[in-house]
Amino acid sequence: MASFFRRKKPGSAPSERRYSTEELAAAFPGAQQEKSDVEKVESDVPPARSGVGASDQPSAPTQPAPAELAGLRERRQELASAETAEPPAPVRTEPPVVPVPTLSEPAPAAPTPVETRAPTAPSVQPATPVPPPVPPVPSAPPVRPASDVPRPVETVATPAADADTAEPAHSASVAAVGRTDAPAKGGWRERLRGTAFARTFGGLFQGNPRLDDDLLDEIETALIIADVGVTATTDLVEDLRKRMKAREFADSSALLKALRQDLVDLLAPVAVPLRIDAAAKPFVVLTVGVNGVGKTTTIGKLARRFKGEGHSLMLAAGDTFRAAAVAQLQTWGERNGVPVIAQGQNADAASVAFDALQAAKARGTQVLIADTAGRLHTQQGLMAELGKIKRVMQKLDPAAPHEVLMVIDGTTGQNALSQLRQFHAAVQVTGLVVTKLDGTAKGGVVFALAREFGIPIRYAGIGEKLEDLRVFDAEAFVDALLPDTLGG
Ligand SMILES: Nc1nc2c(ncn2[C@@H]2O[C@H](COP(=O)(O)OP(=O)(O)OP(=O)(O)O)[C@@H](O)[C@H]2O)c(=O)[nH]1
Repeated sequence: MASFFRRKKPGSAPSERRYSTEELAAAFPGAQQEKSDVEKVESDVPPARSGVGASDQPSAPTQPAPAELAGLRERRQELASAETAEPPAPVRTEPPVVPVPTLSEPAPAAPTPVETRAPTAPSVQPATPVPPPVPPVPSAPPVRPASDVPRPVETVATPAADADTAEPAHSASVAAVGRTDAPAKGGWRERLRGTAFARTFGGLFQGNPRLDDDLLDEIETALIIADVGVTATTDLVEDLRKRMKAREFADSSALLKALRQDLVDLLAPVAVPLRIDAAAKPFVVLTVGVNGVGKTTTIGKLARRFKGEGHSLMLAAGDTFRAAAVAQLQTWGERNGVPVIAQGQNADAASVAFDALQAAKARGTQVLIADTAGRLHTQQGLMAELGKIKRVMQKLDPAAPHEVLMVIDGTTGQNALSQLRQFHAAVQVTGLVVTKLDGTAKGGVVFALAREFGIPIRYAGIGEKLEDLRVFDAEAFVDALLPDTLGG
């Protein structure tokens, strides 16, 4: 519309005639809109400046009257307000104020589009609000059923798998055991190479010595030093002498082979492995022995072995004299998922054994291994206590304990014989474990024990680690003691 004013009117002199607003209004009545355009044109013109030079501006003759201007301004304001006014408020697309309830959360007070979107949580979310994480409560030891235990047991090692749940957890337990199930480092020979027996015989037969009485004398000395015992040694050497005189041996090597066979023959009758009687539930193993021979360590080794064989297991911390023994057993049990029944230090060992047997029976445990405090075979009172433990167990199972396993330190020497004699008199030992046959152990006592008692030697301890317990093998043992030339 502004172009209208720039358009030349036909026949009119250019720029000579200026029209007043009134004239224009008369010429174009009702052209209110055009008035606004006029105003726009006016606004395009810089306003008259006050001050220097302002008076130089000629007053525009075409200026509308004040009243007119007021009307125009009014109209302009209307139009301006119409232009700048926000468009009509659209229909609100905001979500309704009423929040959409979610399954897991309370309705939000001030929903936002995000909050009011359809819940993205899985539809299986619990209908009840999820409580905030609760700090873990120290877990109480598993409560054994009242029927299980006749009286409160002070401490029960928290097993990774209770006997009641042993089967589902068994694979994990076995897996845990399996970590220590790495092949034993070295065989018998490697472990026993350092024994006095092995070293002596190794030196004796180096360089193919002459076959004569001197050699037999040296063999006799070596056997006695190795703690084979005088009687057993004499028997062995005199037999060899007779055969040598009978020219049975072509050379010293043949005599060595004959000695090897005699030693194996001596041990073979006692190399009887322990068999778990599946009908006995539980099969009770009572471990006995003097102080420090390795009973508790052996129990850990045995437990590992039995678990590996798939037996469910329970331990009774019957060494109530040495506090560390209880903790030692409990730690082992916790690590390997084996329940340990304990009553703490100075508790009655017979009571612990009774509790454990009752619990094992109730749970259908296959093997129960009971520890006892080490005691000198000369301490009559303590030896009598072993008998009491046995009798108390027999109240629950007349056949218990099914194995009285005496642990003997292989370094003990001939004293082991009197130990076994006393323990056997007190609790009728049915099996032996000879420990510490590795390193500096003499080892020869095994022959003496075998010859004098004929009690099965179930296992040999050839190291401190859990895997260092071997089923006693007569040939492997003898071959580990004798020189490599025998090819053992
Ligand atoms: N070298 C070697 N050490 C062993 C063997 N068996 C056990 N030991 C160690 O002998 C020490 C005594 O073992 P424990 O199991 O505590 O003996 P314990 O008979 O339970 O002792 P008490 O409770 O005092 O009667 C520990 O240092 C064991 O590591 C073995 O076969 N070889």
